[in-house]
Amino acid sequence: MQFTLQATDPHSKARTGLLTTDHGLIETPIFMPVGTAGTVKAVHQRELVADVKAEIILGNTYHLYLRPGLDTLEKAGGLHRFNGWERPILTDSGGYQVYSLSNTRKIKEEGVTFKSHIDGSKHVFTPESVMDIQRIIGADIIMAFDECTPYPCEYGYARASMEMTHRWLTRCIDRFDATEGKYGYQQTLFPIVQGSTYKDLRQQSAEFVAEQQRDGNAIGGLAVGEPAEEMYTTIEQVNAILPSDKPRYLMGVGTPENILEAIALGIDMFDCVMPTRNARHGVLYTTQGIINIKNERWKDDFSPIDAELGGYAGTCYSKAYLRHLIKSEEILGAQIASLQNLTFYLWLVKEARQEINTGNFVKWKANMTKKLMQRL
Ligand SMILES: Nc1nc2c(CCc3ccccc3)c3nc[nH]c3cc2c(=O)[nH]1
Repeated sequence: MQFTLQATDPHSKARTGLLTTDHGLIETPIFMPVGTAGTVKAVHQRELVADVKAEIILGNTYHLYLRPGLDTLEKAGGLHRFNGWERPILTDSGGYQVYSLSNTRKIKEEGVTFKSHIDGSKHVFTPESVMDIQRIIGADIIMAFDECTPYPCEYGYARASMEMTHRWLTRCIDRFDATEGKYGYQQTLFPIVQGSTYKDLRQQSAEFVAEQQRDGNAIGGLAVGEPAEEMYTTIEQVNAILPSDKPRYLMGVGTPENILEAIALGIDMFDCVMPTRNARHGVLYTTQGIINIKNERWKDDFSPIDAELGGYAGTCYSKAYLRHLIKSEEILGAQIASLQNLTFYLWLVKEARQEINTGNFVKWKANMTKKLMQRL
């Protein structure tokens, strides 16, 4: 995998770049729609390409391992063949999902034992096993097996957790570098910086991760309930240590405002469940601001959802009709709202790329943030 820097903003740490994988190009900064169980919920692949103009989507090792399972995925020739997404895919390693989904998990040096949230069956994830699992899934970018340190937590716990994540990273690298891709194309492994919100631990973790000299690096342990200011301070500190010629992936972030702020701090890759999760509850991100479509005020508003954004989602139906669909819990409501939010998020990062390339990003960010975060 190759990362080429294009423009760097003279007034901030923002930069644009090109990430090349065996499944195609990714322009950065980029937003990566989350496709947990091998599908971006309520959105067709065709729409992801044609309307959202998504360049890379995410999958989840935890979910895919439990369902449809490795046997089916391997017989299909990997996730790209199984779900028909021929562009790049990134999978998370499963640690975070075990932490957030399975309430019966035990963390030991060897790995994490847990019970499936689907049928209660017992399983074990180790650094080695999740490397083997991600080899079978076949994502172009795979994540190291880490512990996403809960927030808040004591210094002692944060340090022990970080140190175990570092030992697990070494085991991941040994296993990954000792095995091959199964389907004839290259995969790459990104390590993840932890250390909670402790300055000295974040410094140690960023240095340890940078030393591994991998194709890209991720910042974990954020978007777990910490105040935005703490997130920004941590990003600034870690990005000063991570190599500038490799992509930086901020896991789980965030609102449009968080994303623009993190781009200014030098982040290149983002993922977040908010666009699709909020869509299903009727919270729409539009070029005019945030709309809660269930609100009475849209009952007889027959204007398009987002005329300025355009595209299918922005112009296909009226606000009144989408409000009706969401209130009636019609599947089409979730589909249209998800399409709108993802189209908006990809539009936002495309605009950011253009402003960085023209050196106008900081001014544009200030105006855009004010406009985007207003609730209509
Ligand atoms: N491995 C890992 N994942 C995280 C995610 C999931 C991102 C993800 C990747 C791919 C698919 C879905 C989700 C986080 N989401 C919010 N905060 C997060 C922190 C971490 C973290 O520290 N480590």
